[in-house]
Amino acid sequence: MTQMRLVVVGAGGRMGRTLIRAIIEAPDLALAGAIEPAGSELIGRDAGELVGLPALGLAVSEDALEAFAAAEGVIDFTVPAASVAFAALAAQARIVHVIGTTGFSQEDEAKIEAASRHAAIVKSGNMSLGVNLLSALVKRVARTLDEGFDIEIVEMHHNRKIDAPSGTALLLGQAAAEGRGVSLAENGVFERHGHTGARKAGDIGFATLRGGTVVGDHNVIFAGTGERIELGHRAESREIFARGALAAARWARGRKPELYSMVDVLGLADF
Ligand SMILES: NC(=O)C1=CN([C@@H]2O[C@H](COP(=O)(O)OP(=O)(O)OC[C@H]3O[C@@H](n4cnc5c(N)ncnc54)[C@H](OP(=O)(O)O)[C@@H]3O)[C@@H](O)[C@H]2O)C=CC1
Ligand SMILES: O=C(O)C1=N[C@H](C(=O)O)C[C@H](O)C1
Repeated sequence: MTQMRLVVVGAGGRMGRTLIRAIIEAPDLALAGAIEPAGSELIGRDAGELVGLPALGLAVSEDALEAFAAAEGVIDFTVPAASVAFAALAAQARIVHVIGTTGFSQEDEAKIEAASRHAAIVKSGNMSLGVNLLSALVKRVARTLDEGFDIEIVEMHHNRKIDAPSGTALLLGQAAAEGRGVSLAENGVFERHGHTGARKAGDIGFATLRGGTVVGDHNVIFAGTGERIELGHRAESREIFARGALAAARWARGRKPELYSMVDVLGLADF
């Protein structure tokens, strides 16, 4: 098979740089574009040199449309407004769109769903194998335990993160709610401050920590009477997310337009 030509949007970001390096190192993939927003000081820089590798002869550009027209897929770890716009462009170009961005509103989600009528989109709040396996475990445990076990989700990330709770925490909360057969929208508790009163049975609580350079820690706690089960994941490097995103692009190549998740990519639906 020919190399899959991929564009990285948000090329200068923490994930963008990790992805560019991973694509350059993958023999079955080729970097077809590296996009940054108009006005970025990175426009015009060589994409290889940007990530500390030899020059590639491919300049960072602001022209996503031109790059998408010459590619089979786009890998997108940016910000919600940009990802929604890229979804429309990727749908126009009929190319695979892998979305790792987090922090979407319901309105954003609806726009991405609409774009998936024209292009295969793989979207997940966490692209790593470990977290997706963890989410399957959380769903299974939540199915077994009743409301006698309180579910709390604790996450910690680096001090540059701009959304809370993390996309992963929400994904794990959704898995817990599905396992228990309830709605996360109705049972999620995202803030506690002051005189909160006692915890309500059935709540699914979230706690957010931010600091330093933590790549991403998640713990799901099932707290019962006299015992506690904790399921957790520690991301030690962003390469695990890049690996998952590139696996998603390969998997989506040639698939029919639809909104897919990493559960589909990893074959975890029947876990
Ligand atoms: N699903 C997963 O597995 C993972 C998801 N994430 C998520 O990915 C996102 C990015 O994370 P991270 O890399 O740490 O963040 P960064 O802030 O380091 O990177 C974001 C990049 O997107 C760029 N960007 C913003 N707007 C546009 C635009 N309109 N066009 C092109 N580029 C744009 C930014 O450019 P500039 O700085 O010039 O504005 C920046 O380079 C977050 O939502 C994060 O939560 C992160 C890791 C794993
Ligand atoms: O912003 C990050 O860094 C991360 N974001 C994702 C999230 O919101 O869960 C995934 C990962 O934990 C790193």
